[in-house]
Amino acid sequence: MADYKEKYRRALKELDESEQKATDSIQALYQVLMSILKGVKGHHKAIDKAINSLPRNTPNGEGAPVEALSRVRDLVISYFDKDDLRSAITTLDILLENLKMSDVLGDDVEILQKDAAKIRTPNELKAFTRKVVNLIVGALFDNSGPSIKASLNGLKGDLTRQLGSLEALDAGLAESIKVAGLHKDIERIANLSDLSTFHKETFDVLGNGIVNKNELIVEFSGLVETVIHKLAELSSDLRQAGAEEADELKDRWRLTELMGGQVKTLQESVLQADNLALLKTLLTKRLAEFSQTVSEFTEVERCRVGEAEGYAFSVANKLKKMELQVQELKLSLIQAHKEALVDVLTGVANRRAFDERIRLEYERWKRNAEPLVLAVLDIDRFKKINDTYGHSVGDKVLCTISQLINKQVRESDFFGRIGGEEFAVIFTGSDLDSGLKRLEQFRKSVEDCKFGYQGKRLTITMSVGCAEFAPGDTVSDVYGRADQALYKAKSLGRNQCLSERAI
Ligand SMILES: Nc1nc2c(ncn2[C@@H]2O[C@H](COP(=O)(O)OP(=O)(O)OP(=O)(O)O)[C@@H](O)[C@H]2O)c(=O)[nH]1
Repeated sequence: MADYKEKYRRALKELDESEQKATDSIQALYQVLMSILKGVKGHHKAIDKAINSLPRNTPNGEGAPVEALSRVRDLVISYFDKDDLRSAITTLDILLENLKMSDVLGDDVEILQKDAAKIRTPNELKAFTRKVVNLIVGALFDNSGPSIKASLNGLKGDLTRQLGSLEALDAGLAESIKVAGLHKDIERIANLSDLSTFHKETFDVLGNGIVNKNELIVEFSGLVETVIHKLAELSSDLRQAGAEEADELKDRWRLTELMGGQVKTLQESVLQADNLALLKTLLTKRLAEFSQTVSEFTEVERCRVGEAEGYAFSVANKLKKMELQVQELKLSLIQAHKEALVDVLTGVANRRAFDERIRLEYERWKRNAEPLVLAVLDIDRFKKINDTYGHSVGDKVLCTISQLINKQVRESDFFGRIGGEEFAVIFTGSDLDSGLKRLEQFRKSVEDCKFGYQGKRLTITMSVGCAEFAPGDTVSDVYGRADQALYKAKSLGRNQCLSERAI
C-alpha cells in the first residue's frame, strides 16, 4: 500500500513538473512573440493599439490571451496586404530570426526562412504570413509539444496502471474508481490542463482517502509493534522475576494469551473495516480492552507482591525469633550439660563427668601410651560424722574437702565426687609414684584442715588407693585395683595413701 502511494505521489510530482515546464514554455514563447510584435510596432496605429492592449506576460493559470492575439494577427495580415512587399519581408525576417530562439519552433522557423526568400507576390506574402502566425499561435495554444506529449502519454499510462493496482488491492477503492469513472477520465486527457484537472479531482477524492487510511494503518502498525514489543519486554521481565509459583505462572500465561488474542483481533479489525470511522471505533474499543487487561494483571501482580512481601516479613520475624530461641536453647543446653556434670552439693565434677572423662583419657592413653593414674579417695568414718554432728555437718565436710582438693588438682587432671563420701582423681601424664606423691599432699591437706563445730575442732581424714593403667587394662580393671588399694589403706588404719603395689 505504502509503495503504491509513493508511486502515485511520484507520478503526480512528475506531472506537476511537466505542467510547470509547459507553463514556462508558454511564458517564454509569449515573451518572444511580444518582442517580435515590438518590432512590428510603428507601421499602423490600429496594430500598435492592439499590441499595446496585450498583457506583458501570460496571465497566471489562463494561458495566452487567444482573442487579443488573433486580433493582432488579423490586423498584421491586413496591413501586409496593403503595404509594400519589401518592408513586409524585412519585418518577417526579424520575426523569424527571433523565433529561432525558441527550442520548440527552431526547426520549423528555419524551413520558413527558406520559404521567405522565395516570396514574390503579395498573395505569397499573405500565405506565408499566415503560416508564420499559425506556427506561433499554434505553438502557443497547443501545449502538446513532442516532449510534453510523450511525457503526458507516459503519465497517462502510469496512471492507468496505478489505478489497476489500486483496484486489485482494495475492493472499496475499486468501487470508488469505477463510480468516479477515472479510467475514462484518463482516456479523455488531451493536454496538461486536462491532466491537471484530472489529478486535482481524483487526488482530492481518492488520494485523500488513501492517505487517511494509510496513516491509520501506519499508526496501527506502530501500535501493534509497540504492543508486541511491550509483550516481549513483559515476558522477559516475568522470566527474570522467576515465576516459580504455579499461580503466578498461570496468571502470566493468561495475560500473554489475552494480549496475543487482542492483538490478533486488532489486526482482523483493520482488515475487515471497510470505512475509517468504523476502524477508528474498533481500534478505540480494542485498545480500551487491552489496557483493561494489562491493568487487571498489574493489580493482581501488585497484590501478589504485597502478599509475598508480607509473608517474607513474617517469615523473617519468625526466623529471628527462632534464632533467639535456638540461641537460648543452646545456652540452656550448655548449662544443662554443665549442670549434668557438676555435683550439686559440692560444686565439683560428678560421677557422670568422671565416667566421660575416664573414657576419654583411656582412649587417649591407648593412643599415646602416656602414663595414666586413677585414684579413689574416701573420707574416713564419715558415717560417724553424720551420726555425731548431723547430716548437714556431714554435707559441709563434703563441700569443704571437695573444694580443698579441687583447688590443688592441675587443670589437666580430674577431680570429682563419684559417690556419697567417695572421690576420684585422674592424673594424666603422671606415673604411679608421682600420682601417689600428689595424693599424699591432698590427704595431708585434709588432715590439716581445721573443721570447727560449736567451738570444737574436728579432724577429718581420708584414705586413698591408686593404680596405673597398664597394657591390656580396661577402666574397670584399673578402678578395681585402685579400690582394692583403698580397701587396704582402710584396713591398715585409714588416713593413708596406698598404690596397687600394696595390694
Ligand atoms: N552428709 C552426707 N553423708 C553422706 C552423703 N553420701 C553418703 N553419706 C554417708 O556417708 C557414709 C558412708 O559410710 P560408710 O560407707 O559406712 O563408710 P564410713 O563411715 O566412711 O567408714 P569407712 O569408709 O570405712 O571409713 C554413710 O553414712 C552415708 O549416709 C552425703 O551426700 N552427705
